[in-house]
Amino acid sequence: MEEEKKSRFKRICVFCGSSSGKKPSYQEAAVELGRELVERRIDLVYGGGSVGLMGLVSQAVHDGGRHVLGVIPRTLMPREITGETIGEVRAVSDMHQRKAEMARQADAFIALPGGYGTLEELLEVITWAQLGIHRKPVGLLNVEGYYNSLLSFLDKAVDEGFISPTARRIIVSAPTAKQLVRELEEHIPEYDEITSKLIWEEVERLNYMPESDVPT
Ligand SMILES: CC(C)=CCNc1ncnc2c1ncn2[C@@H]1O[C@H](COP(=O)(O)O)[C@@H](O)[C@H]1O
Repeated sequence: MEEEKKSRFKRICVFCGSSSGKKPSYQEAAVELGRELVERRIDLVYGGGSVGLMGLVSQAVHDGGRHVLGVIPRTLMPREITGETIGEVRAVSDMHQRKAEMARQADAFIALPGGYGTLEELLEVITWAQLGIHRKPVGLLNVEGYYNSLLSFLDKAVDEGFISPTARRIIVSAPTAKQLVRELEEHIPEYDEITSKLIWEEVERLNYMPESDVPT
């Protein structure tokens, strides 16, 4: 039997498609990520529900015996919208609260393939990292190059002077769940001097705590 791996993360937030995508590799990657979290004894926080890749990753973590926390706005709660929920479900009043709560609960973030919702969630936690609101690693699971064009765009934004090289390095990307989680475990976030001096009072207003007890 393979020795159980330890992790510096207690709980990871996964952003992913509410659709399953056309290629089986997207669905396989969601299940593989769920199993990797289980192997490392990491719990899951996600957007709740069982539609698309959200359902596959949450089911895999739940089946492996780890805790699953779904954070879902009340409006999306009816079963015909979101599907059957598993694990612990936390109802919140709106999409903003959902993102703040998911971020508060997690020690790191991973985005699987997805659409507008996934991109929005991913870009928000990257923006928050850039502004020093949190110091939690952000990973992109680039399944079969799904995110290549996004990564090229970000490189262009660096070349054109809109994203700093330091901020570009906020995203850790890898083609498999195993590689990605390993890289996130080893990742040491960088900060520029200005952001580390900012005090985010509105962070508290949003009930979002920047501090994590994860050792870096
Ligand atoms: C009305 C409707 C289309 C509902 C589909 N059912 C959904 N149930 C729960 N969360 C969702 C749903 N659709 C989008 N989301 C949110 O948007 C993200 C995925 O959006 P997308 O499929 O990448 O763009 C998820 O992480 C989740 O936070």
